[in-house]
Amino acid sequence: MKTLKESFKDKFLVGAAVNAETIENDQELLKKHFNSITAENEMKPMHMQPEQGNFTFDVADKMLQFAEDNGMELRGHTLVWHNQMPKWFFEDENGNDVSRDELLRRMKAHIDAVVTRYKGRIHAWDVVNEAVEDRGEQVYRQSKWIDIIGEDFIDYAFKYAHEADPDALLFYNDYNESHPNKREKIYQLVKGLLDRGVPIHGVGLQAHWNLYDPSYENIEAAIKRYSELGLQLHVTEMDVSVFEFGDERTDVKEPTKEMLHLQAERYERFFDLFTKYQEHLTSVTFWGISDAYTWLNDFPVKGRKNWPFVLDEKGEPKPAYHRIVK
Ligand SMILES: Oc1ccccc1CN[C@@H]1C=C[C@@H](O)[C@H](O)[C@H]1O
Repeated sequence: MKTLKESFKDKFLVGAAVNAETIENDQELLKKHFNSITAENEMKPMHMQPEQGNFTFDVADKMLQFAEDNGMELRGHTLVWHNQMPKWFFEDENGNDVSRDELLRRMKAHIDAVVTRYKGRIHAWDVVNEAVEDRGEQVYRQSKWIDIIGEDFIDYAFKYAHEADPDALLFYNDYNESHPNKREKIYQLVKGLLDRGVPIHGVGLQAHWNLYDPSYENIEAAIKRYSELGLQLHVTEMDVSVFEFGDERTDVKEPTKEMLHLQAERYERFFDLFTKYQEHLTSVTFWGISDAYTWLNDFPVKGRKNWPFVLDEKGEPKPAYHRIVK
């Protein structure tokens, strides 16, 4: 039976999110199925620079070394985000907001240190994550970044990353990317960056999907819309939850046959779409390796298990695997 990376080797990279535990314990499974990895948390600002000037690169170094030793790419995730930021980043010594110039200086110092360290080795970065507001007509999500710097914090993040590594592919990354309203706002944001000559090379579609949403039509419309920008597309954080968003039930202790069947149907259609648009879509990363661990075990319902991948808790193929590996 073909492995995941073998099945798509002439189409797009197949990646998995890893963490400090799985990079140690799941090496055989990673080497078998994947040719790209992403740090689930360990390359976010909170983990890379927990205190000002104190950079902790050891886990990221280990992940990159594993990737290089095994012929894998590593996607850098992420440089500028409103979440998992260390508190000090936005505050002066009195706990007040720093100035625009000081926050730009701190943003540049962080990006310079991190991107320069891995220059020529990390070929794609999620430079800015989730800057678009989900609801209504407002384009930009409220955050300390936009409050203190303004909407052009995004422009600066990409410019600083490009200066640090001119050869790295720079991505804007977001979720709910296939919902028509948010799709249009992401499109406008990225088009604006391009129109201003900001160095951006790709759009990351997180693809945190489920058995019921988004529709195939909306996914295809999003892939087509983003493709109009002439940029690379990466699916960056794929998982297919067995629960609809907002379903807070806690009685399901293992996936039902119906769930697994529907999940297999959905995965087959998703990968058929990815294959159809492979000239634009160059990488598909799962936000984990197997059902043994997923961030969805605690989100959005604390303590509830989920089974979102094509490999089961033992790392063995699920019905969905057999529908995408042909
Ligand atoms: O699906 C969502 C729903 C609400 C908020 C954020 C997200 C997705 N947000 C992602 C998920 C997990 C984190 O590890 C990633 O870094 C982040 O990009």
